[in-house]
Amino acid sequence: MLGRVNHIAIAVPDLAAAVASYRNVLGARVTEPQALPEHGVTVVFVDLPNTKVELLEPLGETSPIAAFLQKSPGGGMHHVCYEVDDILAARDRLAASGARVLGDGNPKIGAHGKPVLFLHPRDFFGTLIELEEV
Ligand SMILES: CC[C@H](C(=O)O)C(=O)SCCNC(=O)CCNC(=O)[C@H](O)C(C)(C)COP(=O)(O)OP(=O)(O)OC[C@H]1O[C@@H](n2cnc3c(N)ncnc32)[C@H](O)[C@@H]1OP(=O)(O)O
Ligand SMILES: [Co+2]
Repeated sequence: MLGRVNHIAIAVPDLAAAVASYRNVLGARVTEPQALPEHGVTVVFVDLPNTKVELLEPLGETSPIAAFLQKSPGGGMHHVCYEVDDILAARDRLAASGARVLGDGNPKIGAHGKPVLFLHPRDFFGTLIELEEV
């Protein structure tokens, strides 16, 4: 069911500082910030030869990463995003196996304009999983 790792996400308290660090210290190519109010985050992507790193900053009062940053104020690894061919088939298979699909269970459109879903970290060894249909 799982395809490639689409991205690894890191929650950060200050996106501009994180971008400067990835660009100037690590020498990476970083996209322009993209506000995603529906998801409560502003994101940039660090383009790497084999995958991407997504840097996430909270946006708005109900950001899903606010509680995460309260626990880890300096930032930290937030989720891994795997590609799937058919997100509805993946969702139904996961739900049948007892995994908790977050939200109302319906895919939302993510940062790449593709449908995404999230799976509860307690069901996957303490790691929040995002699925993206490609
Ligand atoms: C889609 C746009 C963009 C893209 O790539 O296209 C993005 O990736 S946006 C990313 C931000 N969106 C989300 O994270 C949506 C899914 N997240 C959620 O629904 C919540 O954040 C949730 C359910 C993971 C946690 O929310 P809750 O209010 O329940 O927070 P708690 O602090 O009570 O957490 C419960 C439990 O889970 C542990 N936890 C929370 N977040 C993470 C995490 N990122 N990785 C690992 N574990 C996490 C938390 O520590 C609690 O564990 P416990 O054992 O109870 O202490
Ligand atoms: Co993501």
